[in-house]
Amino acid sequence: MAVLVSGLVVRRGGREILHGIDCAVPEGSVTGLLGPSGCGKTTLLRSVMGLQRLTGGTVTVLGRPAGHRDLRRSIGYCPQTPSVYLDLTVLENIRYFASVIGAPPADADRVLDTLRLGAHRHQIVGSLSGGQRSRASLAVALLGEPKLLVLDEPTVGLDPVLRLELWDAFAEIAARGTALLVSSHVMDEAARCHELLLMRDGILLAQESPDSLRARTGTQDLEQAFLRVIREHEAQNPPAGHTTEQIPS
Ligand SMILES: Nc1ncnc2c1ncn2[C@@H]1O[C@H](COP(=O)(O)OP(=O)(O)OP(=O)(O)O)[C@@H](O)[C@H]1O
Repeated sequence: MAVLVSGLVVRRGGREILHGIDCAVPEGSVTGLLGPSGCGKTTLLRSVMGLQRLTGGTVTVLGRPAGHRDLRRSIGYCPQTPSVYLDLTVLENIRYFASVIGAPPADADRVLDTLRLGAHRHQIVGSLSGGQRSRASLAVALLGEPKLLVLDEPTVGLDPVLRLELWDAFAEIAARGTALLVSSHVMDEAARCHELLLMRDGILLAQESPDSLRARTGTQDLEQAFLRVIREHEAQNPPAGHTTEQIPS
């Protein structure tokens, strides 16, 4: 397993955000982290990256504790806010980050190609569209062919064609052996994943493949399947002192 999370509890701002998460991210596949806004996806990804103080539990990444300095060159991370220099061109950014992690110079062309950014290589990042800027950030995360790629909502703000292209690129990257952990709140992207982590309110409701989720919930529609998993969970764990929230069928 590329990532193993066990009993993860995280508090932020005096509030418990993750309530004891157990999950795993297999190598050479795309694992989708799905759940509504505010359910704790970014907090879980930050924990995998070693950027989050853990209140309890463990996070093991490529056999080492999350955040270990040996992991720096083996993991690519793309946070929600593009993390590239606005006053440099796309190529200058890529060359700079390639030198920081010791990636070979030829890697620049590979990542520009993967993200269809060749035509913009000499454009200042500050003048790119939002979607292009996200892709520039993603290109940096792909440098050095990391063993694990952690991507926080990478397709937000992208048009449907680019979204499809990006998911094709994720499949290609996984086929070369990289583990991808990709968060999204768009259920139609779930179908492109090999494995799904379904989250709600800081709890992991399920980890399984899209096919297994469809079979178990008796629906082909993954959005409906997710709603059925939520209903099932709520039926088994009614909130103390509250009536069960009505989830539309
Ligand atoms: N620094 C912080 N201090 C206190 N609470 C925080 C902090 N950062 C996030 N939170 C809270 O933690 C919860 C989970 O946030 P998180 O960003 O992990 O969710 P998310 O699922 O990634 O949401 P989104 O899809 O909107 O990005 C939210 O209720 C949020 O308000």
